[in-house]
Amino acid sequence: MPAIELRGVTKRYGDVTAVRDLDLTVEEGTVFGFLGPNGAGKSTTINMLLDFVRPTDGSVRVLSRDAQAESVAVRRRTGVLPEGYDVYDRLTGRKHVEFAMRSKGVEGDPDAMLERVGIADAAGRKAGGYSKGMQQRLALGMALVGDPDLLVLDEPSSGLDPAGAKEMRDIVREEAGRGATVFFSSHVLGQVEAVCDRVGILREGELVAEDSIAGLRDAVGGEEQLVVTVDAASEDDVEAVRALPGVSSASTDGGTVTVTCDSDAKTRVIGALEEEGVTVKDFSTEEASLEDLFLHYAEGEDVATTEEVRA
Ligand SMILES: Nc1ncnc2c1ncn2[C@@H]1O[C@H](COP(=O)(O)OP(=O)(O)OP(=O)(O)O)[C@@H](O)[C@H]1O
Repeated sequence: MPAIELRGVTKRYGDVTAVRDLDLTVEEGTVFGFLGPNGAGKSTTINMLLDFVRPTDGSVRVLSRDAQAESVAVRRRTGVLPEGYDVYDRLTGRKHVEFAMRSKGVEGDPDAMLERVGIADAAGRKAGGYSKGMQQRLALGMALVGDPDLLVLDEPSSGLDPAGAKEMRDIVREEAGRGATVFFSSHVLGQVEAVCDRVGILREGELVAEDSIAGLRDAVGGEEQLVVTVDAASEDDVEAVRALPGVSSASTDGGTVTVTCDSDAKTRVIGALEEEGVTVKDFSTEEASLEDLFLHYAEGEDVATTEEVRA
């Protein structure tokens, strides 16, 4: 059964179309990563799930209920970590969780929840004095109150250090393990790759891809990045590589040649470099990274090499 179902959803703000004719289904128990560059429409979509924003057109169903007509029932079964959650400065972390428990009508031990999100030591401190990462952990703890059927996390890893991001991923997995659906938006691609069953990529309000990570990789054509260590390579040598069939890009810094190509083009690349008189010392290959995939879909670019992405 779908936990989230959007059909033909459009949201316009004046002249700006934030979301355009969006169809999206997220099955129950899935960890779904909602990716897209800034301004793609991720928060607008999330806000429509929660009835904070109403669609201009189309229908939104959440947990088999109409997101508008039955928004109270939806929110009762949904845990939300909003983007940039503002804590109540003068309330302690414990009070925040107590408040979340009261509003959800559930009993529980606030300290146990704070323990789970790694800030038990700060339970009695005012949240205004928490670091950004601690505030984010607190907001996550509040979202987890009452074992929601759906967790909606808007940029959950923002402000978290690598250990915090890892803990957040573990929690997401635990929640999925007990049957919850997790829908989270991010532009931190590693987060999504590590934790999601499926991803949807939004660009300018439209869903441009929706698949498993492996499926997205296949769709890009299973290209690989080949890094060849050489004695010295010139732009002419690289030009010869670019001309080969199955090669989509190639670049060099003199000592290495970085090539994005089909996996069966690798020997041709090495051969072409040797023919150009270049001494090949070593080479290694990597699958196209999620970052490459993301750029391919989200920015509408060709799959670039990681080196080019960094440059
Ligand atoms: N309340 C609003 N009024 C007018 N325009 C808005 C409003 N909210 C969002 N928009 C516009 O809708 C588009 C989508 O914004 P949205 O916040 O949904 O993107 P996002 O993918 O969540 O971006 P980010 O990653 O930066 O949070 C943007 O062009 C934004 O300027």
